[in-house]
Amino acid sequence: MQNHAIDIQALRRGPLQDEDAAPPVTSLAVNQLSLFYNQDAQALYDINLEIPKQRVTAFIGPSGCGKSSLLRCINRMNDLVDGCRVRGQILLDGEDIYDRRVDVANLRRRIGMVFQKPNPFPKSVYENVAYGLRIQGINKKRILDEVVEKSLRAAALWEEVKDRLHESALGMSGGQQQRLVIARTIAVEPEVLLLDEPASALDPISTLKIEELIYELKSRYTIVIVTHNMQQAARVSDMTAFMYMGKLVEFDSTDAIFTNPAQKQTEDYITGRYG
Ligand SMILES: Nc1ncnc2c1ncn2[C@@H]1O[C@H](COP(=O)(O)OP(=O)(O)OP(=O)(O)O)[C@@H](O)[C@H]1O
Repeated sequence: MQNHAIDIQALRRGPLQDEDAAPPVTSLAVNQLSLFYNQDAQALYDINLEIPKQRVTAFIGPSGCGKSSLLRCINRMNDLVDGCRVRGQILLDGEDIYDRRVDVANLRRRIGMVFQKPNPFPKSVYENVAYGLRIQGINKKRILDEVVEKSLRAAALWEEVKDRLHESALGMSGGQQQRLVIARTIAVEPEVLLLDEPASALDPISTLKIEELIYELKSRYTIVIVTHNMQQAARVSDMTAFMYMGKLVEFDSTDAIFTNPAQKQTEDYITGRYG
């Protein structure tokens, strides 16, 4: 295909995955998922996709196509919206997350979420990261110290904040706050990280740091990212789902989506013809 808006080879950091890397294992299986915000307003139509473990999957598509709605289904955030109804299934490691017996608080610990606008608590850096453990009744200083340091290191923030752990998180830059929120999310050892436009409120340097962090974190987590930014999807993701008007148009490796899409709608979108 000619005339791409995006030169994927120039954007990618390296091969999609090591030649000898193990084949991907499914983390989340979305089966025939539909979502209704009220009786008539259907936002998602029969979505089917398999999200692999230890890979980054991006949801792309024009505004209003349902990317965030689909992301929010994955940790049942839509349960909090009045009148919202979901039909179909999402399996996490083979278990239906919509099963009546599922403990939703525990599910949201296993499937952490980071939003567009950094939302640290008005507490110290340390207490932000320790928060999820304290909720679980873990208050031993030695354990908390260890988890706080480990999580801040994993979020590539330790060096910047190790001397001000007990200062307010609200005094940090937006990019630092977003990495702190990621540290807070990974402190409780989730299996999946959902990122809803995590860098769209940040400057280019902070955005780059978040993208590098995503790249580092994928060896340990299943990562799903919603992004408006196609270059970002091409840079950070292994798999890309293109959505349009509540439907999944195409789901494939990011290389295939950006260099050889099967659907005309996908091609039109990635070449900038609409959206
Ligand atoms: N809480 C809600 N109540 C009612 N309708 C909603 C709600 N949230 C989203 N919608 C509708 O669902 C559809 C999909 O919205 P959604 O935010 O999931 O799309 P999106 O692709 O993430 O859009 P954007 O890129 O603009 O964030 C839209 O028509 C939107 O108006």
